[in-house]
Amino acid sequence: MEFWICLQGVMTNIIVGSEVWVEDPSVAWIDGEVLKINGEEVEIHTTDGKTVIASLSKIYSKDVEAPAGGVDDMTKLSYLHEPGVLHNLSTRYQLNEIYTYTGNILIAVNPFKRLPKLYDAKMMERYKGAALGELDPHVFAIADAAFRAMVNEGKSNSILVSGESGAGKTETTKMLMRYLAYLGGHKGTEGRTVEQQILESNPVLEAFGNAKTVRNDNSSRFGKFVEIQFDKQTRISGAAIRTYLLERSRVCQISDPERNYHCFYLLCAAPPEEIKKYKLGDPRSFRYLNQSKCYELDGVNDSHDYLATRRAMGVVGMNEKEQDAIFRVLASVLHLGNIDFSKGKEVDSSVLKDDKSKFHLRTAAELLMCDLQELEDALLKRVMVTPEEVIKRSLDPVGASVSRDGLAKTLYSRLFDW
Ligand SMILES: Nc1ncnc2c1ncn2[C@@H]1O[C@H](COP(=O)(O)OP(=O)(O)OP(=O)(O)O)[C@@H](O)[C@H]1O
Repeated sequence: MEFWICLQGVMTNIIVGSEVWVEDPSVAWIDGEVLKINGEEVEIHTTDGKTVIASLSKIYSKDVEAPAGGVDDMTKLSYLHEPGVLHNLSTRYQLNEIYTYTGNILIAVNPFKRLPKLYDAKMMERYKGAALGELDPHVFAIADAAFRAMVNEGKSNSILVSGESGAGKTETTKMLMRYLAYLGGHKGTEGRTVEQQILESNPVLEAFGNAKTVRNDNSSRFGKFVEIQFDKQTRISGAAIRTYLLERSRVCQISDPERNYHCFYLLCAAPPEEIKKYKLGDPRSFRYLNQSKCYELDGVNDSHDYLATRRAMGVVGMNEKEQDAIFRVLASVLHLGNIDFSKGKEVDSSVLKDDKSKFHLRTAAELLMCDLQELEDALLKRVMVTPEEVIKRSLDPVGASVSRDGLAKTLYSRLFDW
C-alpha cells in the first residue's frame, strides 16, 4: 500500500556524538554517529564502518530509544521522517510483521511468501468486533472497522487500496473480500452462496485481466471498484465489480519476458477436445503470444487453471453456452493475430498473404459466427462516412495489420467489459 505523510521540518539538535540517519546508495538510509560538524558539513561514521560527509540538512536524528521490535503505529515514533518510517517498517518486516498502522491507515509490506496463519479462520474470529488498534495491525481490522462503521452509521463505507505494481493490492483486496464475506456470509438458496460468488469472481477476473509483467507474475492490468452490498440484517445481499481502463495494447504487443493475458495460455492448455474445437495449439504458434519467450509461469499449471477458471465461471453464474462464447472470442483473437497481408494488385491495397492466413481468417469468422467476406473487408478496407456518401478505401499491408490489431484489441476489451 502507498502512503502519504506530510513531513514537517523536525527541529532536532544534531551535535557531535549524535546518532543519525544518512542517505546511502545501496540501503537507502544507514545509521551512524556524528564525528565532526563544520558549518553545513557533517562527518559521520556509519555502522558499516565507513566515514561519509553529508549536509546537515540531509541527515536525520535516530531515535535511540525506539523499541527493538519497532512500533505498531507510526504515530508512536519520536521522529516521523523517512528513515524513521522505513526503519520501523523494515524492523517489523524482519519479524514477519507485515502490517503497521499510521493512525487509521494500514501500511502493508509485501511478504513475498505465504503466511497462512496470518489469514486463517482463527485470525478472522479474533478480529471480529475488535476495535481498531486493540489487536496487532491487520487488514482484517480495517475491514472490520469499515463494516462496523457501516452498521453503526447506516452508511456506505469505502476502503481504498493503493500502491505501486507488485505491492500487494490484489492480494490485500482478496483478503478484504474474504473477511467481509465471512462477516456477512449466509447460505444461498441455490446451493451457491453470494459470498462464494464474490470470492470466485477473483479467479475469473484475474484470468482475463492479469498478466505477467517484469514486476509481478500476476499483475492486474486494470483498475477495479468492488461493491459488496449488505441487507438490514448485515448479511451480504449482492455485489458488483466495476473495472476500469484495461491495458488494451497488451493483447497485440508484449515484450520479453512478459506475457499476454493469462486466459490465452489457459485456453491453449485446455483439454484436447476443446483445443480441437477452437483450432488452437502451442502458444508458440500465435503471433500475439510468441513475441515474448515467456510461456510458462513458475508454480502455475495452465491446464489446471483452465479447469479452475471454468469452474469459477460456473459459480459466478456463466452457463456453458456463455462460457463457450467467451472462449470462442478469445480463440478468434489469437487466430486474427496470425493473419498476414501482402500488397494487392491495386495501389495501396492488400490481400491475404497465404493459405495460412486464409485458414486463420476463416477460423476467426467461424468462431465469431460472422460472415467471412465481411470480416475480410473489415480488415482490408477502411470505411469513411461523409454527409454525402460512404467511401470504402482499401488499405496497404501496414494499414491492414493496424486494423487487424485494432479489431483484436476491441474484441478483447469488449469481452472483458462484458
Ligand atoms: N499478503 C500477502 N501474502 C503473501 N504474498 C503476497 C501478499 N501480498 C502480495 N503477495 C505476493 O506478491 C505478488 C504481487 O502482489 P499483487 O498481485 O497483490 O500486487 P499488486 O499491487 O496488485 O500489483 P499490480 O498493480 O501489478 O496488479 C502476489 O502474487 C503474491 O505472490
